[in-house]
Amino acid sequence: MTRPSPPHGDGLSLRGVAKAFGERSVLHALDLEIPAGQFVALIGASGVGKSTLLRIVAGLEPLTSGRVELRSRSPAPDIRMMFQEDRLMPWRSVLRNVTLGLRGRDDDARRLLAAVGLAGRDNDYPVVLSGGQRQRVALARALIHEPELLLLDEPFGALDAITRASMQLLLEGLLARRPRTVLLVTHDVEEALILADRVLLMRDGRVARDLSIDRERPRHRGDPELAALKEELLEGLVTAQAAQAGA
Ligand SMILES: Nc1ncnc2c1ncn2[C@@H]1O[C@H](COP(=O)(O)OP(=O)(O)OP(=O)(O)O)[C@@H](O)[C@H]1O
Repeated sequence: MTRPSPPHGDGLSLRGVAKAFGERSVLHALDLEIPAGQFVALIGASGVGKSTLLRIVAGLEPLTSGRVELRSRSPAPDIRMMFQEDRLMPWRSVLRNVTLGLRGRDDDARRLLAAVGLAGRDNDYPVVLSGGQRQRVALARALIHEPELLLLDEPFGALDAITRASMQLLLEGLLARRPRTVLLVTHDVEEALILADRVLLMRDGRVARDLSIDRERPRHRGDPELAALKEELLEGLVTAQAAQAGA
């Protein structure tokens, strides 16, 4: 399965992005070009600044210096973020969580709920859903806005391995039909290699490795080339984690 062209979504450009929390400098003059439609995975030791970077791109965190630019064809580009926790509103039904802030989009919401495997669950409340089902609702809630840029912060991190694999398949299928620019933070190197066009390893507040993953989709976990890349990235992560711990 290859992605259809031309790519959808918007390109993202980061120039000299730096961020400090008080005395603690987290990101150091980070430069990054992400072309429209590219799926980028961000990995790195705990505390290296992955979530901070995503929050900066989302406009949730101010920069200390530098520039973030979304090169958009739309006058009001939409950026959506998805987190490890679903952040659903427990007092709203599944359908009303997806249509939050929108009017007259019930049919679109139902179509999306069907696409994420939740047909017929519109009137259920989040409390009766499993963790994986709740993340499916969260994904539908993000996608209904047709975001130019999708920011995913460990979205499947709290799920068991089987549910996580099925969510990865689901995301891959949805993006094959409608490609978008995606920035995914993950601790799961395999997830990065299965999903992304490009994997960035962050270290010391910068991008230390920038790997293009030129493998056909769907990808297979047993692919020896991916297994070799996994080894290489895990080694890089362990070194980075040790450096981070000593920082
Ligand atoms: N609001 C804040 N105030 C002060 N320090 C912060 C704040 N947010 C993050 N930090 C610090 O910035 C650094 C990077 O945090 P961030 O959450 O971006 O790391 P991360 O790479 O996403 O980590 P993890 O993989 O553990 O989620 C950490 O040292 C963290 O303590």
